[in-house]
Amino acid sequence: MEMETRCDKVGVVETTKPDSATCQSLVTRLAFTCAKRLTGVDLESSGLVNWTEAEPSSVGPFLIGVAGGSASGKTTVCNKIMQGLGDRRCVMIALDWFYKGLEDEEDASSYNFDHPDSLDFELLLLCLEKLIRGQSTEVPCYDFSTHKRLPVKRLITPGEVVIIEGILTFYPLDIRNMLHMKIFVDEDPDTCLCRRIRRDVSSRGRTIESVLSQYEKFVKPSYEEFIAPTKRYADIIVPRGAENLVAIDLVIKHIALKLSQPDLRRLYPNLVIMGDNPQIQGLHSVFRDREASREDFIFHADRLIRLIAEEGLSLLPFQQSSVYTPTGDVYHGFKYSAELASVSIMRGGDAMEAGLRAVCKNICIGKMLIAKDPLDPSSDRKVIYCKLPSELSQKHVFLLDPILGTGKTAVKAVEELLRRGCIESHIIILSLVASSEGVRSCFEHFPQLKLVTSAIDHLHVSGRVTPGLGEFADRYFGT
Ligand SMILES: Nc1ncnc2c1ncn2[C@@H]1O[C@H](COP(=O)(O)OP(=O)(O)O)[C@@H](O)[C@H]1O
Ligand SMILES: Nc1ccn([C@@H]2O[C@H](COP(=O)(O)O)[C@@H](O)[C@H]2O)c(=O)n1
Ligand SMILES: [Mg+2]
Repeated sequence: MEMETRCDKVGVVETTKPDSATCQSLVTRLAFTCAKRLTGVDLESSGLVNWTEAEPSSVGPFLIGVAGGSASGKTTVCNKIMQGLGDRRCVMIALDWFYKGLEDEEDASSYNFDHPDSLDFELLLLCLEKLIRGQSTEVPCYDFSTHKRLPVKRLITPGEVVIIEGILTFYPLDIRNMLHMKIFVDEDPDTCLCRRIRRDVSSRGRTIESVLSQYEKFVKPSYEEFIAPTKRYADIIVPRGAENLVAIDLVIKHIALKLSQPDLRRLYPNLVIMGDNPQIQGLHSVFRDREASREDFIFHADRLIRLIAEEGLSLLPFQQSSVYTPTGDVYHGFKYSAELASVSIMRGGDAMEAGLRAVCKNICIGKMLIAKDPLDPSSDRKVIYCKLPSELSQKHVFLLDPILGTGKTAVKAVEELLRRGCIESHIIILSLVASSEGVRSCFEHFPQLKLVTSAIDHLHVSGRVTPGLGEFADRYFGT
């Protein structure tokens, strides 16, 4: 009888082209040296091998979570996704490897392996954090026939895509929040049970009777209590598991698209960066120039703010609308279906108001002043002044913050908006320039808000955005 030890079944998919981290590893260096000794050919300088030592991805891997009932087809679906990603470096982690396992005195027939407490989520989190940082990690190996961890570990090297699959993948909030895509495999329970009986008898050392009694006592009730409720967190629900080739194809195409985006948009779907064209870069070239006159600065900043505001407007909900044209024909189009308001984070946000009003004539604009205690520069930011439009819970809100640096001010402003009834997904931050650190901070605190910017800069250790454009409000108001 073949016993299943999950470590041997599921692991790292090695691709033909190593990623940069692997390329830089000592092992590869050793391989180059050996090859040179054996063949006399220096592969590194020969051009025969064109692995570039590119910087490791600054945005980290694309994290996919796959959940669903036992034997619904999660592992099979994941294998198909990995196959479809071809030579992308893809790593699969099974939640099953993280079972805590039984102590000698514990009896498997009275242990609930479908309860969240049976899994070591803390260890899983540590392993994922390492992979996110681009480091290798060791994972446990689990033996389903003895219900124990094996005394060996498996080394998982980082990948561009990391897939975590298991019945309770969406259960812990901290893991759920890390995922960039959540897939729930939804299969008919009878089909799952039939598959589970076959699999557990043939490869997990079980009898039909033990599978059935475990199913009745633990598997089914725990599915209903802990697993099924997590279906609502899924971005995609895949019925018929691995047979659903259309769904799998769509998932593969989405991942491929995300991997082709070499920036933060891969991780944060609600981030809009508009700077990829010469028109916008042309505007930046004027107002970022320290020699620009105040008149030029204002003119070009206002032009850019209008474009950013238009982009923000395109994120609002629309509804169908028809009008009669002067020819008496009907034109079927759209109109906004949301009420809009705006809030400026003083003082920089004030300087965005003229540009915003040029595209949203009568928009109601509130104000917020957020600052640290001047006597204690290490203190947290506080809301010093706040005057907001009424009925925020009914409105979509543009939050104006021209330069998003650390993101702390914007985060505080969003906290205040939420406290005043605003809905997270209805907040759209408009920024001329945002630092990658500020973007991460905003989305880590509030994954559902939207952020439109025309460029991504970096945060200097001094806390200033670089290359930046100086003090926006001072340059705009001439102060
Ligand atoms: N579409 C399918 N048709 C037939 N058998 C399947 C299908 N999907 C999965 N299986 C089989 O069912 C069993 C459970 O599938 P698996 O992918 O391991 O489920 P899970 O990871 O959700 O527990 C395995 O033996 C697998 O080969
Ligand atoms: N010692 C164990 C550990 C887990 N199980 C069952 O495995 C199921 C999860 O694995 P899938 O591949 O089916 O998702 C889960 O339902 C546990 O009941 C076990 O039987 N013995
Ligand atoms: Mg599985």
